[in-house]
Amino acid sequence: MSHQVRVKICGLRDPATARAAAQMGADAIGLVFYGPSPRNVSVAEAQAVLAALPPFVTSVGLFVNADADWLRDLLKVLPLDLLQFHGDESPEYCRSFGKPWIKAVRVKPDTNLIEYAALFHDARGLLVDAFVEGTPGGTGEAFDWSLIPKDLPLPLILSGGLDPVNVSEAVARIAPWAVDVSSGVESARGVKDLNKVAQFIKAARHA
Ligand SMILES: O=C(O)c1ccccc1N[C@@H]1O[C@H](COP(=O)(O)O)[C@@H](O)[C@H]1O
Repeated sequence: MSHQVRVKICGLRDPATARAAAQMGADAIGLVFYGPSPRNVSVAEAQAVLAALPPFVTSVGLFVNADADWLRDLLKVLPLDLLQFHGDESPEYCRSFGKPWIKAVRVKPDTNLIEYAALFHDARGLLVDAFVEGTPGGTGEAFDWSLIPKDLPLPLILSGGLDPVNVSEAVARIAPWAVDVSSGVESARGVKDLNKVAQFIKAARHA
């Protein structure tokens, strides 16, 4: 039996938008802790977002090569459900926080995703994103989905340049466990458009 694809809306920054995305059916929301990102949140902003979420919505913290001590301190004051590592983190680093985590891989033509899945075998899932030189993610760029093997031994989270128009084809072709979107549901960089969020969730679920 096929599952219903899960939808994560990433880069939320305020409680009202996060709650609205959850009410529209988002399964997970992402909080970006990466200074150079237009979606970066402070600890106080993240706490406000978490406090506004209805139950059974997964809160995901996104990190790019974050300092381990800083992250441990953050987790003492922010009850994130899941950690998303979007940089060059090692498996040892990822598992050292005692929290469920997923690992992002930025896919190039020669990337061996089966090897990544073996290396990060205790991740809850492998997130695949486009490789764009000089930017760790959130670029709005898609990549060649034929580079994704069919027999990946971890739940696959598809991301990179998804939007309300292409997500149904992506779900139909790849059958990922979940899809993750940031740029494709924005009106400007870092500003979520709730109409696009609603369209994205509907299109992902009716693929
Ligand atoms: O969203 C960001 O600003 C970001 C910054 C650094 C690393 C990852 C980031 N976002 C993640 O990137 C992918 C693809 O995003 P997009 O839909 O192509 O904009 C997604 O997993 C975001 O969570």
